[in-house]
Amino acid sequence: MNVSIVGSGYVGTTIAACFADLGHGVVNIDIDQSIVDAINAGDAPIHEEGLPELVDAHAGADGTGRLRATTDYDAVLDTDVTFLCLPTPQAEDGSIDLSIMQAGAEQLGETLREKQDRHTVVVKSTVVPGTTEERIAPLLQEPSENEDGADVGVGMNPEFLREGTAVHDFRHPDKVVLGADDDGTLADMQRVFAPLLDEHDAPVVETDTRTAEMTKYANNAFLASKISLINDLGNICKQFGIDAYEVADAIGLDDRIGEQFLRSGLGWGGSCFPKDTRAIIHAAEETGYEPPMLHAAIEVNDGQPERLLDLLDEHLDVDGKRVAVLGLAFKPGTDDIRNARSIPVIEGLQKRNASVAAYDPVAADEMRERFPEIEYAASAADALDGACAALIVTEWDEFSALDEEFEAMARKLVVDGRRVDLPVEERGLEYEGLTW
Ligand SMILES: NC(=O)C1=CN([C@@H]2O[C@H](COP(=O)(O)OP(=O)(O)OC[C@H]3O[C@@H](n4cnc5c(N)ncnc54)[C@H](O)[C@@H]3O)[C@@H](O)[C@H]2O)C=CC1
Ligand SMILES: O=C(O)[C@H]1O[C@H](OP(=O)(O)OP(=O)(O)OC[C@H]2O[C@@H](n3ccc(=O)[nH]c3=O)[C@H](O)[C@@H]2O)[C@H](O)[C@@H](O)[C@@H]1O
Repeated sequence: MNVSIVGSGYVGTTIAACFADLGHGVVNIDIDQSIVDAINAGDAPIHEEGLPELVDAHAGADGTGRLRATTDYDAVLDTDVTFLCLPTPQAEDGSIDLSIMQAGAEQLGETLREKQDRHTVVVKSTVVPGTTEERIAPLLQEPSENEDGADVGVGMNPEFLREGTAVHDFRHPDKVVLGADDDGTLADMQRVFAPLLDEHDAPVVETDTRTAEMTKYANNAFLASKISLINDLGNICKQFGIDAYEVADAIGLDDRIGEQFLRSGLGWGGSCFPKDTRAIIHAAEETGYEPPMLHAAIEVNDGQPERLLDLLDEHLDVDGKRVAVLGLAFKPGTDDIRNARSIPVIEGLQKRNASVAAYDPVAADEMRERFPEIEYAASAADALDGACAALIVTEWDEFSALDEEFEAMARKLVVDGRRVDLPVEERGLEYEGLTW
């Protein structure tokens, strides 16, 4: 099939490269010329494991030619199905901001007036229940209906990939959710996913668009709440001097709880859990329901960075002292710093008048725009050199290899928010874990 993908960010680029790899002809449409140029040159515009190889294999000079990118929406006219992978950020009041989605849908709807044969548009972005049917479908369908043009079907297919493992997650989904309100749309969605499901047999949930939309929020809200619950319990463990990781390992053995997403510490950041929990709370409130569990999940999460700094305060007054911050990305494997826990940690250190020396293997350039005034060290060793304390904020693998580098610290104090394996005894570190 020929597939077009509007929006070529973390989701759009990943699914484009993966669909091309599955044999579809794919075109990425983005307003950002530098992203378009990168893809057409065979380069991945974002840092994701496995993505450079796929983009090069399909869009590069010697590639299959099944992947290309453009800024021109007319490219959709040569395709059968379009995925909308546009951002759905958080508005000031916490609600979902649909302006980018609506602008994209409007332009797509206008373009589809020219289409002679049936077209299916699939909303991939995370949107609150009712959005596809009430806010997006009319923008796509009405221009063609007014012109007596071709049928435009509109479906919803939430995405569950994680940054850092996006390619793997797309290729090995736990489930594929196909939300459609008519048979033609469902059939087109089934055709697009058939090669993936031939390769990897995953359960397929066929439902309506509203249920598909809610499934995505429920998935993210559940995972975010699971982490907040283990953090709440982890904070209790710390009060009692108990290791929360030992407790998590034990409760994870219960199949009803499961071992994943029980890593306690600094909590969740990223582009989705924070905005999606707030968006679904806001959408629920508009219907007259206040969800207390989700409010509590956010409250626990917001408190973790300050708990890390409180632990640091117990050992050291950092006023005027050099403090190393190891890890800036919201999780390892990505250069994404959106809502990273490093941000409130750095803000807290600045409030205490510490001199911050930050290091991240890939996310420093991104963070420089947010905090131009702090020092960005070229390596973890450079950040530790002369520091009176180090805070572990992101669990990059290379931090577990740190050893003699600690000897260059002015005081070998480490407060760990992510449970990294460190040579505590061997190097005589003063060591505090956030929940252990
Ligand atoms: N990042 C993630 O891991 C996941 C994100 N999602 C959801 O997917 C959606 C997209 O998220 P990301 O890929 O992270 O966003 P992103 O911000 O990385 O990428 C969005 C892209 O859309 C482009 N764009 C903006 N306006 C445009 C327009 N009018 N026409 C064409 N392109 C335009 C931007 O230049 C950018 O490249 C969001 O709803 C998000 O909640 C869902 C699952 C995972
Ligand atoms: O909607 C989305 O964008 C995506 O959001 C999350 O994916 P992502 O944010 O990329 O990364 P996660 O691995 O879920 O981590 C999110 C945050 O939770 C934290 N986390 C995760 C797991 C854990 O046990 N403890 C913990 O603190 C991570 O450090 C990170 O800050 C979901 O896991 C994806 O299924 C979903 O598609």
